[in-house]
Amino acid sequence: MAHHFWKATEKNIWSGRNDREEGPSALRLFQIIKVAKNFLPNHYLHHIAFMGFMCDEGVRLNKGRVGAANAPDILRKSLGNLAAHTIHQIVDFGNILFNQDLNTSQQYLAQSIKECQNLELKTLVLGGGHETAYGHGLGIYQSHIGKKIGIINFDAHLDLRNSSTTSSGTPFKQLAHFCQQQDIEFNYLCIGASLASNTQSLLETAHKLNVHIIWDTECHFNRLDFIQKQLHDFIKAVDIIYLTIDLDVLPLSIMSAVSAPAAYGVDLSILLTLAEEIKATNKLKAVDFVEFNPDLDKDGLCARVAARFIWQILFNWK
Ligand SMILES: N=CN[C@@H](CCC(=O)O)C(=O)O
Ligand SMILES: [Mn+2]
Ligand SMILES: [Mn+2]
Repeated sequence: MAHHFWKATEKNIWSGRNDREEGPSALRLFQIIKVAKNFLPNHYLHHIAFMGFMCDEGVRLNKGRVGAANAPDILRKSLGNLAAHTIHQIVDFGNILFNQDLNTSQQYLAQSIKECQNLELKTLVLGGGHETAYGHGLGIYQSHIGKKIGIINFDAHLDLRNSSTTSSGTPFKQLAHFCQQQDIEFNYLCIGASLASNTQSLLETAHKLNVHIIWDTECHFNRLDFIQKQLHDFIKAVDIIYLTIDLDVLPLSIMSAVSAPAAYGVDLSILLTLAEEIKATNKLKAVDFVEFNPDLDKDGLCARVAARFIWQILFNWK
């Protein structure tokens, strides 16, 4: 891959407490992850491919608070010390870089994702702003031709802006446009959207595109049956799931380090319950975590929350 759009992860990024003297079951993620020096997915069949997208140009163009470009290494550092348990076969394929032009960077991400997905590697991308989802999603569509793809977005925002400028507010509009051009179904479920943070114009776009929405105010355990029914109906109708997690879906009390924090938000416990149900269908092939901004993180607390969320996806992901 062109070196001005890609760099390997530095070896010292993955570190943690060494409990090896307690035996082989005392391993942590930093001890099981393989750090690739080159992007060669065919050397890592059956692995989960980890990748960073060091880009917040979309956040800047969306008038947001930049800083998410530096999230991937900070999240790796928070993840490294977490217990490995049964997690194994993860390869870190380094970072796709933003270089002058957002669309070109997204195309590089898409191409890398396509190569991994073609070889049946699952992909886990650390953003970056939510512009990550256009590159990640495009690669998935380009790899799985003829299959029905469902996008599930945990997010306070629909990200369906009708703007001529590509940004962190447009990824699902761009993917819908791609589907239209290819004459394929656009299946999109947004969980945790806030009515107060999405204008009528966005709702109209969502309606036209037949987008399914479960509002933040509906995301409570006393309504779990209602949420699960909609989730299962959505999943039943598709072959492959791409789960994109905008960390601003969490309440700002635990996730303030994002461009647009959510005053209401959805509790981590509900999101993890839903994520487990999605994993249990064996249709989940791709996940990303976006919008984390380390510049806004006091004492690294939000990085810990994000890392726990990522860990929970990795654990027993089949
Ligand atoms: N990635 C999306 N971000 C939100 C930002 C909203 C805000 O700045 O308040 C959006 O475009 O809707
Ligand atoms: Mn978003
Ligand atoms: Mn959001």
